[in-house]
Amino acid sequence: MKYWEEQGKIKIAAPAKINLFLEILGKRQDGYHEIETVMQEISLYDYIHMEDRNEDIELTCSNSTLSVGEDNLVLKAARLFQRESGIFRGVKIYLDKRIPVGAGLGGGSSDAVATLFGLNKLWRVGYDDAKLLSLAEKLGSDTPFFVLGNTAICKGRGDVIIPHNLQTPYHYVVVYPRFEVSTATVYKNFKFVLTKNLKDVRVFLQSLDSGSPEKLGASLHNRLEDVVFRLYPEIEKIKKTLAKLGFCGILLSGSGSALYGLCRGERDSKEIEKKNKNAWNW
Ligand SMILES: C[C@](O)(CO)[C@H](O)COP(=O)(O)OP(=O)(O)OC[C@H]1O[C@@H](n2ccc(N)nc2=O)[C@H](O)[C@@H]1O
Ligand SMILES: Nc1ncnc2c1ncn2[C@@H]1O[C@H](COP(=O)(O)OP(=O)(O)OP(=O)(O)O)[C@@H](O)[C@H]1O
Repeated sequence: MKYWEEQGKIKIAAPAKINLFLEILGKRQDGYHEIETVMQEISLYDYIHMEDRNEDIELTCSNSTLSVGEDNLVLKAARLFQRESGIFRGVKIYLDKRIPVGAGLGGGSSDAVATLFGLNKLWRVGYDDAKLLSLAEKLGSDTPFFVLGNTAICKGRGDVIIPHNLQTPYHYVVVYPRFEVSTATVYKNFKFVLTKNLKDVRVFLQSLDSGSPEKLGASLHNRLEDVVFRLYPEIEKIKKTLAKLGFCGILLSGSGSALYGLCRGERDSKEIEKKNKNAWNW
C-alpha cells in the first residue's frame, strides 16, 4: 500500500478493487460459497490518516452516513491489531471516504487492511505480509486480497490469494448507481445449479494476459450478475445504457452495485468519463 509517514503520523491510500472474473463452484459447510475470482486493484482510493497518541482509539469520517462505531471495519481492524500485538496505545484516525459504499468495490475491506498496515508502521511492530494476511483473514473474505493488492486469483471463500503478474495495465470507467447492495443478501439469493457450465479461470487468464482490451472484454465474467439484476433491475438498465458507449466490455463488480466499463485505452476512458459524467444520476 502507498503511504506517507512523518513524526508520529501516517497517511495510507486504501485502493478499491474490481472483479474481472467471478465463478461460484459450490456452497460450503460453513455457509460461505466456494469461489474463483480475479481481483484487480484500481486507482480509486480512500485515505486513512492516523496520529499516534496515548488515549483510546478515535475514528472520524468524511462520510457522515457511515457509522464510526465498533461496526466500522477500521475500528474492528484497529482493535484486532491491539489485541494481537499487545500494544494498547491509542490512535486518532480520520477516514477520507472516496470509494462508494456497498458497491462491490471492496472499500471497507481495503480500509481494514490499510488500518492494520498503518498501525504496523506507526507502532513499529514489524509484522510481515504473511502475518498481516493471517490477521486480514479474520476481518472478511475480500480482505486478504488487499494485503498484496495488484492483480490476484482468489480462491476458497476469496481468502486464498495467488498473485498474478499483469504486464499491461487496462483502463476502466466505474459507475456507481448511488445505492448500496448487501453482499450477504446477494449470496443468500444465489441458487447454485451443479449442471451449469462453469467458466474456467485459466481460460480467462489467457485473455487477461493477451494485452488486448477486446479479448479481455469478451471474457469478463461474473456469476453473480444474474441474481443481482433480478434483485435490482435498475442495475441491468444501467448496463444496457452503458452498452451504447463503445466499451469493450461491461461487468458488475463483485456483488454490486457498481458496474465498470473496459476501455480501449486511457484516452478513451477519459473521453467517455468526460462526456457522460453529468448525463445521469449515477
Ligand atoms: C462478492 C465479493 O466482493 C467478491 O470479491 C466477495 O465474495 C465478498 O466478500 P466480503 O464482502 O469480504 O464478504 P464477507 O464480509 O466475508 O461476507 C459477507 C456475506 O457474504 C457471504 N459470502 C461471502 C463470501 C463468500 N465467498 N461466500 C459467501 O456466501 C457470507 O455468508 C456473508 O454473510
Ligand atoms: N470503513 C468502511 N467503509 C465502508 N463500509 C464499511 C466500513 N466499515 C463498515 N462498513 C460496512 O460494510 C458494508 C459494506 O461496505 P463496502 O463498501 O466494503 O461494501 P462492498 O464494496 O460491497 O464490499 P465487498 O466487495 O467486500 O463485498 C457497508 O454497508 C458498511 O455498513
